[in-house]
Amino acid sequence: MTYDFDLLVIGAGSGGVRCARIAAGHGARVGVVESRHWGGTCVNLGCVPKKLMVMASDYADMVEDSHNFGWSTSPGTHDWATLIAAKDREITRLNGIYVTMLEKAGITLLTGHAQFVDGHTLRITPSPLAPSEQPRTVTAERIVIATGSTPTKLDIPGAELAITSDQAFGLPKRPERVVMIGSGYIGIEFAGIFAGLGSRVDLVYRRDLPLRGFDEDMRTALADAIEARGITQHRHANPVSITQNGPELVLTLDNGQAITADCVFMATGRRPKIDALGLANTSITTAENGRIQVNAESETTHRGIYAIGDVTDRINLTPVAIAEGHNLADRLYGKAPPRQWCYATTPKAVFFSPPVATVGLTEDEAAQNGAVDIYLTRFTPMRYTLAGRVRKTVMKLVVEQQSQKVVGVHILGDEAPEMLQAVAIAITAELTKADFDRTIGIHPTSAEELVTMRTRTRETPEASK
Ligand SMILES: Cc1cc2nc3c(=O)[nH]c(=O)nc-3n(C[C@H](O)[C@H](O)[C@H](O)COP(=O)(O)OP(=O)(O)OC[C@H]3O[C@@H](n4cnc5c(N)ncnc54)[C@H](O)[C@@H]3O)c2cc1C
Ligand SMILES: NC(=O)c1ccc[n+]([C@@H]2O[C@H](COP(=O)([O-])OP(=O)(O)OC[C@H]3O[C@@H](n4cnc5c(N)ncnc54)[C@H](O)[C@@H]3O)[C@@H](O)[C@H]2O)c1
Repeated sequence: MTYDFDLLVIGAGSGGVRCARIAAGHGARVGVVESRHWGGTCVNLGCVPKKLMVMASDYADMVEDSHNFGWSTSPGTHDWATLIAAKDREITRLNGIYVTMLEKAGITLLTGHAQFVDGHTLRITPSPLAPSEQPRTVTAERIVIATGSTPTKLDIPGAELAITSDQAFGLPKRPERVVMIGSGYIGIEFAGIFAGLGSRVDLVYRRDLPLRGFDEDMRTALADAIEARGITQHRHANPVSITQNGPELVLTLDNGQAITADCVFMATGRRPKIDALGLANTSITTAENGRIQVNAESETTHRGIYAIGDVTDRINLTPVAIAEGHNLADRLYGKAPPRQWCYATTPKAVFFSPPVATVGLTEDEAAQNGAVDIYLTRFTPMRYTLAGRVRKTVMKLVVEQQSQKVVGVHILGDEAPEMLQAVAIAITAELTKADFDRTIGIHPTSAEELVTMRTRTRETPEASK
């Protein structure tokens, strides 16, 4: 049987684009189908526009802080429309780069919504990216599902009045009062963005601390930083309903409190995007939340069909989707051994101001394997001592006591993600506390604390199992 393509990739996001480019580089005949936006979530409705907005939200504090450095700057006003237009221009530029890059790699670009007809055939129908395109059918020897994920909303009365991150990037004006539901990545990042741009922000979450799953000391430090940024935290609170009251929205909580706002933002997680994908025409199985089940080789339960990135709900980050796509293409079409990554030491960052960044095990996770030594430092960075701003940096090393390997590093503070990228190499290489200690610092920086924490803060015994 001859197919139109060796490989068809559904979804031109982080994972799909990398997989297609590497496969084409190995000589495969590749097609990519995209229904909405070239570059996927990260470029259009995720990492990139989010980071630009975080940057925008930092300027007000910088202006204030400049005074003690001798500048006679005065606080200006922020124009939301200017920011959104500039951000949109940048994203349009990136969309163009993605298209050119794929075309230059010799990949066929197919616009429309893809749906399985059978294990080798896709039906492509008109979609927002190509509303007037004619439906067509294409075949391939192998197919990769890289369709990403989509925001979910809580099932409460009035949920339709709330926005998710998809809408947040294109609001016609900045809401003066925002209620953020959820204290995961998106909730924390957008609470910081709106607060920095001048909105009153109420952050509602279920537990006693934000960012479940992160190290407890970081969660505590983040809660303090959220307060220092002027955000009101409503802990142990569950939303019950949203009602429209004239131009305002009212969010009612299960503790009886009602919060009035101009915008209710639900940042309560995402689910794999398998809508109208025609999976029933294959033997692919899905698990909880609709995630496509794959083996360690990213192959689904249907031979010859693979899935990578958020749709598999493993580690839902852009660099991981890219790594999975690259590794898969190498394995399917490469001649040399495939490029491998160490997923266990995937560094993570939450771009609040100040950001949190982390790699390896939390203290609690590490203590499951044996006793750990903890090195913890809290200090005010040089910039803020002069500026007179309350903005602490917190750094923590988690060291396995027996081997003295540094198994976790956690930082809350300016430039934490930039520092952590390099530290992640040390953790992947399984370096010890002695290796950190014999490394000379860079002075004066915050990062030098990573190699100068000499005195153990505490010893944590092995957790009882
Ligand atoms: C607000 C936000 C901020 C984020 N910030 C970060 C960050 O700072 N750092 C980080 O590492 N990660 C971040 N992420 C996560 C990151 O965006 C995702 O992990 C990453 O985009 C996943 O890549 P993917 O290839 O799996 O899917 P996506 O990038 O989502 O790409 C999937 C593509 O498939 C297309 N598609 C879906 N179904 C079909 C179909 N049937 N036919 C044709 N095309 C289809 C979609 O239109 C989309 O373009 C963020 C996510 C969000 C929402
Ligand atoms: N900087 C980054 O790398 C970055 C940024 C944004 C998103 N992402 C990725 O996107 C994913 C999705 O982000 P997210 O923030 O939507 O998800 P998340 O899983 O990080 O956080 C979801 C939040 O919603 C809360 N929640 C869930 N169900 C709830 C309920 N029934 N009632 C009340 N609260 C509820 C959770 O407790 C949590 O606080 C992240 O997990 C991450 O993988 C990464």
